[in-house]
Amino acid sequence: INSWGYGKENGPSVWHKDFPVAQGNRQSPIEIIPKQASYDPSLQAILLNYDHCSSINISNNGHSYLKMIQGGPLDNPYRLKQFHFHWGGKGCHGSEHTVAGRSYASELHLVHWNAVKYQTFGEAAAAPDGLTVLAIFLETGDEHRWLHRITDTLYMVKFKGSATDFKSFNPKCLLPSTLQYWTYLGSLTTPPLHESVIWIVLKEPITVSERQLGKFRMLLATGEEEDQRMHMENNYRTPQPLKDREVRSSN
Ligand SMILES: NS(=O)(=O)c1ccc(C(=O)NCc2c(F)c(F)c(F)c(F)c2F)cc1
Ligand SMILES: [Zn+2]
Repeated sequence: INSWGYGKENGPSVWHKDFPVAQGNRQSPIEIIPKQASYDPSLQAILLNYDHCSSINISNNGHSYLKMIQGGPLDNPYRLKQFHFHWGGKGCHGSEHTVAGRSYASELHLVHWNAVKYQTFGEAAAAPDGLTVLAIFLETGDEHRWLHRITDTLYMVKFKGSATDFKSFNPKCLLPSTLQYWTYLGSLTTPPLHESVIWIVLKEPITVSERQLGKFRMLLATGEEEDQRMHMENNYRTPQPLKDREVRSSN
């Protein structure tokens, strides 16, 4: 069978043939309408214990620290597994979530799994509270001072030709200044589209330059993650029906 992708023959409009959950009740992404999100005072702040930007590599005595997210809507700490981007061919289309009809040039997903409750990522990926993805919008503007850290890393890895090992990079450099967010229950945005993701979408985008984004596209478009079979294609799934879900806001 031809594997899924973003082309005419194997793109989002036909994913439901192999993955019927594509038409399920908690699919992602969605269009976020800020005025319709309900402020929930019980939502705590997001806590990320990634390292700070300046640490070249986060390992200490040869072991890299675990990178965890906790707080917010989460009952347990979740462990970072990988991160990846979605982007469009050009201009300001490329994000998966949209905000009141507006889309961004790209969207960064930091994928975490509930290693307290589940033994493996695969098991968590099939459980309703198994994963949490922190989504960060990228808009184009001034150069991002740290993004070169990723593209430099990618150059190295591209050169080595091995599976992209992001463990030596801490994504703290890519966070905006505030961690205000929307949260809702959703799914993976690529097949198998498991409805296992607690989404945390940051309100504040980060800014990268057009040139940086172009470099990204060139570098990542060919980078296939062997172990995650991630399709870092220059494309994105469009917003899915909200159905009977609410979007909560941290502020
Ligand atoms: N765009 S996103 O919603 O943030 C997203 C995040 C992770 C994955 C992923 O890990 N896929 C491969 C993959 C699975 F989809 C599994 F269900 C599983 F069990 C795996 F082990 C696995 F690597 C897909 C989409
Ligand atoms: Zn993604």
